[in-house]
Amino acid sequence: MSWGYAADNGPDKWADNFPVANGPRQSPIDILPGEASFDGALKPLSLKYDPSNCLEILNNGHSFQVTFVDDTDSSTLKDGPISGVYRLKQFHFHWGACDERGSEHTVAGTMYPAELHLVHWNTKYPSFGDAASKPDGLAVVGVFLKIGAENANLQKVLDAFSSIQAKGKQTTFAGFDPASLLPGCLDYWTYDGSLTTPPLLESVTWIVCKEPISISAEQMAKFRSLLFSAEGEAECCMVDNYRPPQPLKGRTVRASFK
Ligand SMILES: COc1ccc(C[C@@]2(O)NC(=S)NC2=O)c(OC)c1
Ligand SMILES: [Zn+2]
Repeated sequence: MSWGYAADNGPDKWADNFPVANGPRQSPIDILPGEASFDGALKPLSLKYDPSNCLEILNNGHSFQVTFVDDTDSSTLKDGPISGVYRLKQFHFHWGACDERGSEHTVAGTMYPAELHLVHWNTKYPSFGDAASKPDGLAVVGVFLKIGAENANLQKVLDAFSSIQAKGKQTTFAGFDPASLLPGCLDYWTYDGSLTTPPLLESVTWIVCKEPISISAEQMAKFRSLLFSAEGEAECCMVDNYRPPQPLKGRTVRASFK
């Protein structure tokens, strides 16, 4: 049986097939603002995205993701805690069955209803797949979602859900600007971590934004209309697709702000 988020194949079982699940730099973590070290040497994030790189939206059975053309440096992340140029590959989300849970990172134990991950790979490596196995291979920008005003930018993504309700469905998705999903303030925490699903590779420089973006309760409910299951299978709502916080194991979390 393959991994998932159910009792019999969920996060507590992942170590059976992926022993790195108990490794020294696993994600997500509970971020304790009072214990984060302000680092004045951390630069502001430099995020430059080209909406024409946006390619398609797909339900991969664990989340939905929007993928980007990444054969040039037209959609990139630079500065912040990283050196060199990282290219945007995809973004996806994690969310809960109710508004009280759903994010992967937590802030002093607070869970948000959802969390956005913008995945970038280090262009010192020839490809995303190659970078994904290197300790400095990936940089993921995490953005919390909180219930509030309707998010018109996010609505463009939600409007595509009817075409990708079941696992394996995908459709073209063009001209979307992922920068429209970033909060106004780009203060962040950063630490060395991992992918949050199998293969749980310890290749991610995490950049978690302090400021959440808003989503309405109705929009949040729409996330829960997606399915883990494929067409023809017993329907299983795509909810609670988050890994809980993992041990810090001595890592330092730095803050870009005081
Ligand atoms: C083999 O390469 C992979 C595999 C899975 C993911 C997805 C994920 O596990 N990683 C984060 S971050 N959130 C997730 O759900 C990935 O994203 C960078 C890269
Ligand atoms: Zn993720």
